[in-house]
Amino acid sequence: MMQQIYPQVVHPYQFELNKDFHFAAAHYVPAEAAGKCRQVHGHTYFVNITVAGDDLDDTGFLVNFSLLKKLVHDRFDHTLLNDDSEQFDDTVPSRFPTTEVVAKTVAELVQQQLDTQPNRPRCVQVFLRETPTSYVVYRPKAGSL
Ligand SMILES: Nc1nc2c(c(=O)[nH]1)N=C([C@H](O)[C@H](O)COP(=O)(O)OP(=O)(O)OP(=O)(O)O)CN2
Ligand SMILES: [Zn+2]
Repeated sequence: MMQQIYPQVVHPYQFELNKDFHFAAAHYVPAEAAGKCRQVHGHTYFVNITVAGDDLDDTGFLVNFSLLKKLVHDRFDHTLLNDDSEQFDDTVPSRFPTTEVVAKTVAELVQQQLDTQPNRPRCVQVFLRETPTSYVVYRPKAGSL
């Protein structure tokens, strides 16, 4: 079910890994233009995280696959995203929990973790599917996270 082909990201690194997982969460988009999405509703979000780098850690990993899932799944699964005031803000459009903003947030959380590793891998893409027909791809600009 998660074995789908994702968009490819161009990067200069020798290694690339991808981790798929999903989480269930509720949200609402607090803007008139969001229409029915202004009401609280839920999704099963499907996530694909792409990490790249030239150097491996002492275990021969770029980053442990399970760590990537834990970081995001443990934080957002079975939550109301709007309640996470560290990441989202109902008064600032660029921080509403839209698919775009959630994808960017996932990339930032992942990169913060990667920055603690001596081999310094990069999160180069986050693919976030909100519904069977809607998804966002977020690609951090080099050096932006
Ligand atoms: N650019 C964005 N547009 C919309 C977002 C968003 O995050 N970014 N979100 C929503 C809603 O939250 C909704 O969950 C998804 O909307 P939509 O794809 O329209 O959902 P449907 O299941 O109704 O889609 P159909 O393909 O028409 O069945 C809305 N827009
Ligand atoms: Zn929604």
